[in-house]
Amino acid sequence: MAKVLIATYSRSGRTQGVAEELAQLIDADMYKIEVAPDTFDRDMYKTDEIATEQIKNNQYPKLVSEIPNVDQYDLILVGSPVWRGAPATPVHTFLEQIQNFPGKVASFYTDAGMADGYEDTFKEWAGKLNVLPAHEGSNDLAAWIKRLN
Ligand SMILES: Cc1cc2nc3c(=O)[nH]c(=O)nc-3n(C[C@H](O)[C@H](O)[C@H](O)COP(=O)(O)O)c2cc1C
Repeated sequence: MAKVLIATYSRSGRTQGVAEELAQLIDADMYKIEVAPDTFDRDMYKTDEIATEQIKNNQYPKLVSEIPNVDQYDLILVGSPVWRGAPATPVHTFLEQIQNFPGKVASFYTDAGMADGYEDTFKEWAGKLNVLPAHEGSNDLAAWIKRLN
């Protein structure tokens, strides 16, 4: 079985919940993609504005959690909420910092029903990484994992 890292950004806990479900299904290390607490706002709309500005200005937030040495992994599952049809901006920083990772990357994500654009933007942000099919929500996780192996 491939050595797997589950790297997750979650603002309000839903995506982290999926990450934990995945960790019950496979043997994986966990990493939380974290930014400084004042990066976003308690208010969702304000957070949306902040993230939109970050994208517009190509100024993505710094991570405060140290990224593990990814060379030891074969597969990285990247969890994110959908923010305005894209991954959350800390995920951009993470993907940028692992550009030399030679293994495979696949995203899982949660949303409120409007996820169009997420997977395309994830692929764009992934740059030269080798991206496998993504998974939306918390159903059928086992089937998704099986397809990745
Ligand atoms: C800034 C922001 C933007 C969002 N944009 C979308 C969106 O475009 N489409 C959607 O379906 N849900 C959107 N949502 C809802 C989240 O994707 C959803 O609640 C997600 O499950 C939250 O995950 P988390 O608890 O891991 O942070 C947005 C939430 C926030 C905070």
